[in-house]
Amino acid sequence: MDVAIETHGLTKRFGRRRALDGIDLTIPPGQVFGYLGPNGAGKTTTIRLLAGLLRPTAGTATVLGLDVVRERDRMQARLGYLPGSFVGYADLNGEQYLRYLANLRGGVDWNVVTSMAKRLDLDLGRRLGVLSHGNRQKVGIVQALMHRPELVILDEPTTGLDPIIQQEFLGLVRDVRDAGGTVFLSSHIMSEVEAVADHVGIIRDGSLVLVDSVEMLKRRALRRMDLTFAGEPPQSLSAIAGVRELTVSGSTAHLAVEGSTAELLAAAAPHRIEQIVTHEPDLEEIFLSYYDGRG
Ligand SMILES: Nc1ncnc2c1ncn2[C@@H]1O[C@H](COP(=O)(O)OP(=O)(O)OP(=O)(O)O)[C@@H](O)[C@H]1O
Repeated sequence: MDVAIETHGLTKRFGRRRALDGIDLTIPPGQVFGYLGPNGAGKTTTIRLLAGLLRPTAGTATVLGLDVVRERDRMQARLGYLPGSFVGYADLNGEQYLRYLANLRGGVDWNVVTSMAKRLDLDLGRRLGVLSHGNRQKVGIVQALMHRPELVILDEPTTGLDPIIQQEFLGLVRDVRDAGGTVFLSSHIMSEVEAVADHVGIIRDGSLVLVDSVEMLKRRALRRMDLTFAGEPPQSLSAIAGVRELTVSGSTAHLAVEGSTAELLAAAAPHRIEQIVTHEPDLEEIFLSYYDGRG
């Protein structure tokens, strides 16, 4: 199988409202794909179409080589899926609920369940109905991953998780990828996607506005630098190719540079530089520009 997810012109209308408008997406296996967009952009609609829970109005989608409409049952059997608002059964405790699902799936290695529960600090003995939103979400994560599916689709998986558990969760996602699996996860938080995803897609108003690797995005992102000189910063810095922003405070020039910083450093070198501070490229700015329509 050389493609984990493939869509052509995938479109969904609800009455007259077009929630998704001709999405073309190809995701090879073995990667973590982050699907980003603001509220109402169409993330959940895409995910529900991919999971076979909605029928497309137009276009096609295949998941693990299976058509999500015609071969839905076979596809779902091989999928791990976490819905956006996971509830489960309120009367069952975590273990009862997960054993019930494990039986439906034809059995799972229970050691996988207990080790994931431990990593996520999840008490399997408590009824789902009395769990906090975050703890219930952990049960949802375990049920999506426990059968070691080759593809996992997760709708805003970190909602309600505290930061330490979020890190553990991102570790579980990396484990899936390291075992050769594929993960498709939606989010509206750039930093968590950046921390785990190989590729990202940004959706706005039902259309994909960008698909790229995190590495390429980082190369294109603005890099912020602070150069502190022995004397006043030279005025010529603002004219150097790639310099997008320049503010001066005392003997420090605060710069935002697009692309390579080599030309800037060469121009600054003849002046006495006392300190150079570079900041990690900030993808947030790129995302925000797509979010609000500037991209
Ligand atoms: N069942 C439905 N009936 C009518 N409109 C719907 C339905 N489901 C989604 N929509 C509309 O489709 C659009 C996309 O919604 P969707 O839930 O896919 O967005 P989202 O990106 O997941 O947003 P959020 O981050 O808020 O969950 C929205 O305008 C939403 O109101």
